[in-house]
Amino acid sequence: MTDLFAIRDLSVTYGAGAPAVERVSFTVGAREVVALLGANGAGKSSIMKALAGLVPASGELLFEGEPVSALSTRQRVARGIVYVPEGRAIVGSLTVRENLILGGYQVHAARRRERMAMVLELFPEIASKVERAAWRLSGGEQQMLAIGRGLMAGPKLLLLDEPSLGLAPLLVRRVFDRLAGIRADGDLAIILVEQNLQMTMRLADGIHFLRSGRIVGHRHRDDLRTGAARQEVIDAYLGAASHHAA
Ligand SMILES: Nc1ncnc2c1ncn2[C@@H]1O[C@H](COP(=O)(O)OP(=O)(O)OP(=O)(O)O)[C@@H](O)[C@H]1O
Repeated sequence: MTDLFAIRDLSVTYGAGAPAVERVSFTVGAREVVALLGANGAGKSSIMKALAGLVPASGELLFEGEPVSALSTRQRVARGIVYVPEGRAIVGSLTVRENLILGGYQVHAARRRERMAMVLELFPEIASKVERAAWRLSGGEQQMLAIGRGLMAGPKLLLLDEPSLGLAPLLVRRVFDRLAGIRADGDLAIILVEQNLQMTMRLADGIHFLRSGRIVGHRHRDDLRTGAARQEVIDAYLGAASHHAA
């Protein structure tokens, strides 16, 4: 698999304290789904924000073979690196349609219309509510809107930060079914931070385990078939015994 994104020695330090992310390296292939798993505070969101250009970071980031660390968030979006933040960050007072338009603000109007049609086809739950204020959507619909807004930019890589957060199990399943659909159809890679283990294991090709800002292990999807391997994942998830996965 060719590398779409190569992340080398990524570090994030807030203020004078210990680094929140320390020399993290991994790659994402075209159409690959890579998950980051670790306990609270392990540095998952900091990695995502650093990749999106939202927090200062050191290290080398090569996207389609070209360095992007010096680019602004906006320039990275234009290259195809699009972040869907934890907590959705949709604009509640704007309508569904207006939120989607915001996501495609860098895109030519004709392209934007095409993408809007694609997003609404993908998420029929919100298609029937395009003129409704976003705050009036259910949690699952808001998450679909957040993902849809990300897709409006025409990403090559979607950085998805906890899409299941605050959702009832049925809605989580629906959101992940849609993600699986996007994955099957499109030319899109995903870096996924997710607390829902079952869904992560369904969608991800590979999982990196994080602990105190470092990658301490990696598993490929095919390695997750045995009960023992799944137990390692669960241990890493709980922040315990992650050395098994190293
Ligand atoms: N803006 C910030 N300023 C200072 N420290 C921060 C900031 N954001 C995160 N941190 C610290 O960096 C470390 C990693 O946090 P981060 O949010 O990346 O972890 P996480 O794995 O995403 O956690 P969670 O699962 O709880 O969202 C933590 O110690 C956190 O307190």
